[in-house]
Formats: sequence, C-alpha cells, structure tokens
Amino acid sequence: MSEAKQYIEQIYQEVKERDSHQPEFLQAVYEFFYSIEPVLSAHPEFIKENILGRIVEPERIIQFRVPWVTDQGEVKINRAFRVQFNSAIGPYKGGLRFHPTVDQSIVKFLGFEQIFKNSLTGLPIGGGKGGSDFDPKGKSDAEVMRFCQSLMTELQKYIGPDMDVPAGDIGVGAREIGYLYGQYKKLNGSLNGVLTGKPLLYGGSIGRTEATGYGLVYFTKAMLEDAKKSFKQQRVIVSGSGNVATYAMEKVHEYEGIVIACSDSDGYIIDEEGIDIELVKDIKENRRGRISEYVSDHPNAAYYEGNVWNHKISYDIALPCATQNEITKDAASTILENGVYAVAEGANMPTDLESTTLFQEAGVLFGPAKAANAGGVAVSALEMSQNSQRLSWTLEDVDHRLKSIMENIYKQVSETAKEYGVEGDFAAGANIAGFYKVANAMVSQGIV
Ligand SMILES: NC(=O)C1=CN([C@@H]2O[C@H](COP(=O)(O)OP(=O)(O)OC[C@H]3O[C@@H](n4cnc5c(N)ncnc54)[C@H](O)[C@@H]3O)[C@@H](O)[C@H]2O)C=CC1
Ligand SMILES: O=C(O)CCC(=O)C(=O)O
Repeated sequence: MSEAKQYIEQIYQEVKERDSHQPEFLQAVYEFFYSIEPVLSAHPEFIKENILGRIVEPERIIQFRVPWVTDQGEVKINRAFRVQFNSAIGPYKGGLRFHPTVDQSIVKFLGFEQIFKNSLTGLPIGGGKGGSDFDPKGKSDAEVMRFCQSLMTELQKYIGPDMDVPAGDIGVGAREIGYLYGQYKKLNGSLNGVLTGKPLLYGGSIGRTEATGYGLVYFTKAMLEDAKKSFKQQRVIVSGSGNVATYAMEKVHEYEGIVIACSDSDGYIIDEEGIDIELVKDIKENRRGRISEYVSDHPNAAYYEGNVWNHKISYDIALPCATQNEITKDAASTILENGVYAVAEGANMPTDLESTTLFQEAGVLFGPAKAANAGGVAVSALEMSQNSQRLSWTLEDVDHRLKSIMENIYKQVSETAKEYGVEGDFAAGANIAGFYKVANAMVSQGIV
C-alpha cells in the first residue's frame, strides 16, 4: 500500500472513532478521501504537515440555544450551530440551514464540502456553515422573525465581514436573511457585508437569488459541450422546487431544454408539456404551498407521492437540487434505466458514493456538487466585494462573471482529473483541485 493510502486510512480511522455519531460528516469525508490519493502521492509535504488530520477538524464550532415565543405565547427552544471550518484562504463563508434534521453532523458535512467548493471558485473565501433544527414550515412571518432575532442575538458575537459571512440554504431565503440582518444591524450598526443574499434594497447583489441554479446550468452546459452535446430539446428532471431548483429550471428552459418534473419533500409533478416555472415560483415563494397544488392549474400534469428519482420515464439529464442522499443505489439504477446520460448536483451531496460510482461506470457525465453548485457562493463573494466598495454592479456584469467562474470551474476539474490520471472523473478532479489550493495555503501559514 502506498504511503499516501496508508496515511488516508489512518486519518479516516481517527475521524471515524472521534465522530462515529456523525454519519453525514463521515460520508462527506470518506467520499473526499476516496479520491485524493494521487495529490498526496505527488505532494508528500501534505502528509508531513498532517494536512488531512488538520483539515477534518473544524477551527471552531459554536452551538447555542435559541429561545423564542410562538404566536400563542408558548416558549420554544431550538438548537443552532455555526461551524467555522477552515479559514486558510479567506473568511469563513457558507449558508445557514433551517430544517428539523439539522445537527452537528449535517452542518459539519456541509461546512467540510464548503471548504473545497469555495476554493474552486478562485475567490478568497474559507469554509463555514451553520443552521438550526427550527422548521419554518407552517410558522407565521412573526414567528420566523422572532426566531431569527433570537438566533442572531447570539450569532452576532462570532461573525463579521472579515471574519465569517453567513448566507442562506434550505429554509433560509430573503425573508429570513432580512430578519437576521435587521437584528445584526440593531446590535452592531450597519455593516451590510456581514451576510449575503440580502435584498437589493440594502446591499444585496443582483443575481444572487438566481446564482446557484443558473450556475449549475452554466457548469452543466460546459460539461455537455465538451461531450458535443447541449440542452436543446433534452428532457430534464429537476428535484426540489426551492431556490436552486427554480432557477435551474429557468435557465434550462432558456437553453431550450424541457423540464418535465420537479418535486418537494412530499412528492413530485410530471408535466410532459414542460414545467410552468412561474406557477412553481408562485406556489413556493408567495403561497408557501405544496407542489401538489400545481395540478389544479395544469390538469394534464400528474402528481405522485414519493421520490421523483424512483419514477420510470424516459429522459436525458438529471439535476438533483433538493437535499443530501436523495439518490441512493436503487434510484440511481432507475435513473440509468430511464436513459439518463448526464447528472449534475445542485444540492449538496444528493448522490451517495455508490450511486456516483454506478453513474461513472455507466459512462454518465457526472458534475459533483462542489463544482456544479458553486455559483451561489461565488456570487455571494461578489456581493461581499460590492459591499466593500459600496457599489452595485449591473446584472450583466454579475451574470457574466458567474458564467465565466462556472466555465473556469469546469475547466479546472476536468484538467485536474486528466493531470492526475483519472480523466473524466470530475468528482475526483473537484476534490483534488479544491484541496490543492487550501493545502498549499495551510502549509505556507505554518502549524496553526
Ligand atoms: N441556496 C443556495 O444558494 C445553495 C443551496 N445549495 C443546496 O441546494 C439544496 C437546495 O437548497 P435551496 O434550494 O436553497 O433550499 P430551499 O429551501 O429553497 O428548497 C429546498 C427544496 O427541496 C425540497 N426538499 C427538501 N427535502 C426534500 C426531499 N427529501 N425530497 C424532495 N424534495 C425535498 C423542498 O421542498 C424545497 O422545495 C440544498 O442541498 C442546499 O444545501 C447549494 C449551494 C448553494
Ligand atoms: O452563499 C453562500 O455563502 C452560501 C452558499 C452555500 O451555503 C453553499 O454553497 O452550499
């Protein structure tokens, strides 16, 4: 066994013993370790400096209680976290997730992935992530506001424009960012660089709302073009119907693809005529309703309960944009039987390792999350630049930069895969390229 492989196994065993109760974090570490042997073999200094041992341990984790009062006067307590994972290349940067499943394992897996994703953007941002087990579903605006204010009263002690800059993720959109920022401002004065994803009225960047979904499609387009293919007239399924899914659908439509399905956590709709994206936006953003409501406006569409990836129907491209592990082995086999030839991840870790391997062995073009969904955080970094300059760039400017960042990321991961002897394995290319930059920064900054 090579020295690099032995080292990887040793560190993985250590993480497994220390964090045995954190399955999603272990999964993210395993998937990452699985592909980085070539870069460790080529750079023994990373082993000597024990970069892996250091990179899997967050620089800091903050956990705190969030007390808040319901509209009926009941006192509720939620738990919140911020993982400041790695600041080797810049301030911690990453979203906040509000979902009942949020725990240390979830925020650590997301924060770990964020380190390498942020590195791939080429922008000076480190990796962090946070969230709470608060469920915004079914809560009134006033309840969400009180919860956000209570959370920020504690979180504000640990963040700042040059320190840690949170943003949105599942369950955290413009409404929540507005309430969080309002409370931060009340306690610290106006420092709008402390959060990204803000409304345009007070320092938000034009294009941030659309950036993850559009960026996913720009990345996928570059991957398809390299294989002499395009979105034109291709049948596409997008899972989820939130921020990432909606704008991915919009951009696919612009490139003349036909999105035939999207979903939420209860079920999915199939509309062979092409999903009515404005209606999905209205159901989700305005009514805060369920995707099943779609069929009352489109009687030719069908609603099914369950996971869209288990549906048998012929299509070409799959864009998982909902949540982690939405594609496991059986769903991956169905996707292959359905004739899909390209999969690109809008969500974080939506495909488990077994399914990724199945896709790659079948010759499917596979765009890993770290690369494919980096557009959101990239435009967040552009929002930080605009806030520092006290300027607002135009949509044309932001979108042009986003497109070129995503094309560069595709180029970087595909060239890195080739350079390290795993041509076409973009998951390995993303892990190696993202890691290489952070590892070098860590070496040059000494043992800190
Ligand atoms: N918002 C952003 O800028 C970024 C988000 N992501 C990732 O994209 C994914 C989606 O995030 P957002 O769109 O921001 O969240 P969101 O809260 O706007 O939407 C999430 C969507 O996923 C659906 N969903 C949740 N669990 C599901 C399940 N088990 N099956 C089917 N659908 C389910 C929800 O119903 C909702 O439609 C997450 O994995 C997130 O970490 C990644 C990069 C940036
Ligand atoms: O825009 C950001 O800072 C966060 C984006 C994010 O959470 C992600 O890339 O998963």
